Amino acid sequence: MDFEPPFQGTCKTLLQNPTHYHDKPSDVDECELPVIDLNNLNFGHTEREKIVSEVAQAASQWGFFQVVNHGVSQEVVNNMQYEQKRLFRQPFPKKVENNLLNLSANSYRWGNPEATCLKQFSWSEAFHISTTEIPTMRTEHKSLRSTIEAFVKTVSGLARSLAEILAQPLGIKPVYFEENCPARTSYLRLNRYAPCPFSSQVYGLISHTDTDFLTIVYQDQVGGLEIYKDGRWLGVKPNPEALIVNIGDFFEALSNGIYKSIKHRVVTSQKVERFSVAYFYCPSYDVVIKSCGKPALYRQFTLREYKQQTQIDVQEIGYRSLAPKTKNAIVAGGLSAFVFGVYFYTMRAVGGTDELQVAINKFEEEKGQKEAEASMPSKA
Ligand SMILES: O=C(O)CCC(=O)C(=O)O
Ligand SMILES: [Fe+2]
Repeated sequence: MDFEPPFQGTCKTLLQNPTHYHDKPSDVDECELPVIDLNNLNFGHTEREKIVSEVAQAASQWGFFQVVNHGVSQEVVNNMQYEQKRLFRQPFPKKVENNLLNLSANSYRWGNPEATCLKQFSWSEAFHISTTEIPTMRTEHKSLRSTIEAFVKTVSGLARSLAEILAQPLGIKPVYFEENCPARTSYLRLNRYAPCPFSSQVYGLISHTDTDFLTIVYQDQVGGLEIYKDGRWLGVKPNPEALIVNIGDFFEALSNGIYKSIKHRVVTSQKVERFSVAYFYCPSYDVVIKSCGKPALYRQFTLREYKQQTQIDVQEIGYRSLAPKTKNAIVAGGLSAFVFGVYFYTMRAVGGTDELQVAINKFEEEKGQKEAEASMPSKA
């Protein structure tokens, strides 16, 4: 099929070398992410506070959650799926030429041709579309552009509302996002995961965290997204009515580690192709991200510095690290968890010393995991 990128060739070369063989663990348990109903968001103070509490709790315990009654209509989502499918059916040589949609260089990506072993290879293709590029996108089918416009219009509003909700328990002013995340800095990624004959050995998308404040994903009903929680991988059960939200690295740093930017990946299927759309809510390049708690667990940084550091880290240490932590990381983690525990205590009458101890244990465990899993390179 001339629309398929040359995945096979690349993978066969990697498979021929036994030292590059990577045994992918099979059969993970499925989980249902916390589902948060946004319907009552504008129905008064008490209703809103309940949603704030649910969102903050999911962001700190899971780093991932689902939202329903999110305001993105089923029609927009269906159109998006239809147009996306059509776009990826364009011949591969046309997709690699960036003038198919008149996007900037490197907007269309597939696999990672530089991979030296299977665990670095992603059996998928994607279009990265900066929101600034949408008005000038060339498309013979105007419906693709108008569909993307409609999707971004509602999803960007949703991203901002969620960021403001997440900011509230941290004491961060809601205008923070209006001031630091102008519409032009976010982007959309259209993903396609092709059926993969080596599905037991190759991921659709290798393990990574997202470089943004938060990501909103619409996935089709095929499944394949997995998240790393409490030391194991869990499959995310698709929910046709929900959008998936995950915390990115910048919210983890801004929240001083309270919200978790957790690793996730996509597994491949032998027979079925899968589509997803991800909206990445990002700050401007030079906004300084400072942890809101004291002592700060993360040194301050900008997106520009973060991207530069990422490249250096991947070259030098083989993986991406979220800004180095201070020496007092564990104590500070406990303190932040305590402050947050108090918030939940007042909001939901839970918390206390057990919760604090659990939070500290979890923090220590995750710190250990991050260090132990230092060998997995991540995509930016
Ligand atoms: O396809 C998915 O479900 C997740 C995509 C993702 O993690 C990403 O694009 O960063
Ligand atoms: Fe991601």
